[in-house]
Amino acid sequence: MDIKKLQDVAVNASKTAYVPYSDFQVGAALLTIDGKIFEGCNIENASFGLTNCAERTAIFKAISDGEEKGDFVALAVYGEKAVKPISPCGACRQVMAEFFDKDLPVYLISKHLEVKKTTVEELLPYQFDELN
Ligand SMILES: O=c1ccn([C@H]2C[C@H](O)[C@@H](CO)O2)c(=O)[nH]1
Ligand SMILES: [Zn+2]
Repeated sequence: MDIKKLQDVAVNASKTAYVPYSDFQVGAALLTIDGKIFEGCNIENASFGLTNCAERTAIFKAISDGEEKGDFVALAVYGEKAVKPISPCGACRQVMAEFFDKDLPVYLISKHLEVKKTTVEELLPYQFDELN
């Protein structure tokens, strides 16, 4: 899969973000081994801590739809107002670590479509995992 396609889906996914507090739209596109793409946007809340980021929305939609740990091959995240490639929060890094292989490519994308390619392992080194 072309990263450009995944980027386009992430940009499009940001458009449904619910962001009355930050006005910072984020979109995520999660590619599975079968070629399906799950989209996610950030969904904020008056109680700020309840906000769900775009990355977790996409991951939870995929798991809820029957995808399993290890079924994922790439993630793209786009920040509509991100001056530099967007950087996932700690909660999202931990959720990525739960479901993604350590070397899964994560493409972080700025508003100007600057792309930084990283991995789950780079985003969350020395991760907590009680199963291992
Ligand atoms: O990687 C990120 C970083 C931030 N946000 C959201 C959380 C909040 O709604 C807004 C501002 O932080 O952007 C995401 O969805 N993903
Ligand atoms: Zn997050």
